[in-house]
Amino acid sequence: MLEGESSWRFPLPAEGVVLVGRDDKADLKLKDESVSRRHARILVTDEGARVVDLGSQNGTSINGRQLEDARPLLSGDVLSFGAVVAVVRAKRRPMPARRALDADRLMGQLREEVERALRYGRPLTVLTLALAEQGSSEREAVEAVLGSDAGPAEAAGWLDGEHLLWLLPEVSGDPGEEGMGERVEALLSACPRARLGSATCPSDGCDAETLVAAARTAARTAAPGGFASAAEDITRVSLGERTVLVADPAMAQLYALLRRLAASELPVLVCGETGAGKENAAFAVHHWSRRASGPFVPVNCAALPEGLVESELFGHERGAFTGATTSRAGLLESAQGGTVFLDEVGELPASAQAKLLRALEVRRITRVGDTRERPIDIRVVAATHRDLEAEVAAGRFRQDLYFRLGAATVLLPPLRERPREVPMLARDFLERACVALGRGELELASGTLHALSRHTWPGNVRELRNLMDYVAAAVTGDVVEPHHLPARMSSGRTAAQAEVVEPEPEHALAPAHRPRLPLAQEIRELERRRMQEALEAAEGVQTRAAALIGMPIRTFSFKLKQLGLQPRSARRGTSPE
Ligand SMILES: Nc1ncnc2c1ncn2[C@@H]1O[C@H](COP(=O)(O)OP(=O)(O)OP(=O)(O)O)[C@@H](O)[C@H]1O
Repeated sequence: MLEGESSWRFPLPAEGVVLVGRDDKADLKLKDESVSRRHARILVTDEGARVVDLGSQNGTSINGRQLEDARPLLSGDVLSFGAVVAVVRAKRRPMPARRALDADRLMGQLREEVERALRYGRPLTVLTLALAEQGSSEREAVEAVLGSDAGPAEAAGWLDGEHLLWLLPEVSGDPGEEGMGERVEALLSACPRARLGSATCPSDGCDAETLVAAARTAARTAAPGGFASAAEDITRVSLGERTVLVADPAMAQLYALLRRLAASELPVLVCGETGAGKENAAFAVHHWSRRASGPFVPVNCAALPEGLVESELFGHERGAFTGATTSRAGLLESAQGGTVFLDEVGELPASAQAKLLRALEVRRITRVGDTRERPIDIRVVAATHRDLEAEVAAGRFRQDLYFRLGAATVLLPPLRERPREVPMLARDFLERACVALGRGELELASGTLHALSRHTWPGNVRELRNLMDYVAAAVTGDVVEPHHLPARMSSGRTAAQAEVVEPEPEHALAPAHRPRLPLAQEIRELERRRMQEALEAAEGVQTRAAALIGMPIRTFSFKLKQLGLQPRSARRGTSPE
C-alpha cells in the first residue's frame, strides 16, 4: 500500500470480504481525503480475489483503467483507491504445467508487462535459461521447477528449443532479493550445466525485444551452471585516457574485430552516422596497434578551410601562396610514427583525393610549393557518414582511393539500433557530468529511461552525452523526470512514429483558421526551424547538420547566412572533447 509518504503491506485473508475505505469499520482503513468512507470491496475466494468499487467519489482503477464492474485481481496489478495506490502481490502457488506459454504469447505478455512496469514505475525482471543440450530431460527438469516455483502472474515458456524465458513482475533483479535468488538456485540445480541470464526493465531496456536480447546475451556470458545479469554484462573498453562502453553484441564483435585489425597495418574505414562513435573506433585501432606510442592525429576533412585543404594535409613551403610566411609540416607529416584519423573523408575535394592516394601508395608526401618528397610512416584510419560506394558511382569519390582506404571496412550501428546501450550510456554520462560539476548524484526516473529509449537519436551518442550534460546542469533535485527532457523527447512517440514528420503547429489548425502567410515565407520558416534543429543535433558542425536534413553543404551555408542563423564554431583538426 502506498499512501502519501508511507507504505505498508496489507495481507489479504485466505477467504472473505475486505472493506476498503475511511470508515472506522473498514478492514483496509485508509486516511487519505480522496478515499470515500466505503470506497471498494475485495472479495477473496479459493478461486482468487476480485475487487468492486462501491460508488466512491473518486473511483477505483486497475492499471490506470477506471473500474466499472467487479474485476479479478492478478499479482502485479496496480490498484488506485482515489490517490492511494496498492500493488497486488500473490503468495507463491504451484503453477500448473499448462502455464508454459508458446513464444508468441509469451512475448505478447512480456510487452504488456513492460508497458505496465513503465507506466507505474514498477520493477520487472526477465530470466533466460540456455539449456546445455536440446534433449528432453533438461526441459522436463525445468518444467518441474516452473510447476512448483512460479507465481500466478509469472508467465514462462520456451522461446525456442533451448531457451526458456521466465517473466518476473515486481522483481527488480537483485540476486539477494526475495523471488530472485531462489529461482536462480532452483533452475540451476535442476539443470546444472545450463546458463542463466537476467535483465531488468527499465535499466537494461524498455521494450520486450531488448530485454530478451539482454538476458540472452547475459546468459551467453555466464559459465555453465552459472548466472549473469545484464547489468554485469557491460564492458568498459579502456583505451588509455578514453573509455568506451559496450553492451550490444554487435558492438562487442565490432571492437573485437578492431582489435584484430589493429595488429595489421591495413587502412581501416569506419562507416557510421554522425556522433555514433567513429572517432573512438579509430582511436581503438591506434591504441591497440604497434603505433600506440606515436601520435593520433584526427583530421576533420569537412572542416578544412576551402583552398587550404592540400596545405593543411601535406604542409607547405614558405612563399608557396600569399600568407605562407613560414614553412609548415602538414597533418599527415605530423602523424609520423602514428595514426591519422581522416574523419568525413568523403568531403575531400578531388585534387586532395588524388594527392592523398599517391601519398598512401608511395609513402611519401610533397609539401605545397616544394619539389622534394618526404617519407611518411603513418597508418590511415578513415571515417565517413556517407555511402562511399554510392559516392564513387556518382563520380564524387575516386574509386582507387576508396579501394585503398576501405581495405577493411567496419560498420558502426547507429545508437537507435543498439537500444540496450541507451540506458547504460545515459547513466554513465550523467554520472560523469555530475562529478564534473561537483554536484550530487542524479537518478534517471523510469519514465525518463522510457522516453530516452523511444527517441531516435539523430545525433547518436554525442546527442545523448550532450543531453546528460544539460540535465546534470539544469535539474535541481536528485531525480531526472521526463518533464526535464526537451519536449521532442517526452512526447511519447515511438521510434517508428518519430520518422513521420510532425505537422507544424499552424498546419494542425483547420485550413480555414490557419494564419495566411505567403507560401515562400512559410517554407522559409520551416527551413529555418529544421536547420536550427539539425545544427543543435550536430553540435554546430555544418557539414553534419546539412547531411542530417539532406541539404547540400553549400546550400546549407548560404541559407545560414541568408536566414541569419548563428552556427557555433565548427571543430577543425582535433576534437574538442
Ligand atoms: N560506446 C561509447 N562509450 C562512451 N562514449 C562514447 C561511446 N560512443 C561514443 N561516445 C562518445 O560520444 C561522442 C561522439 O563520439 P565520436 O566523436 O567518436 O563520434 P563520431 O562518429 O566520430 O562523430 P562524427 O561523425 O561527428 O565525427 C564522443 O564524446 C565519444 O567519446
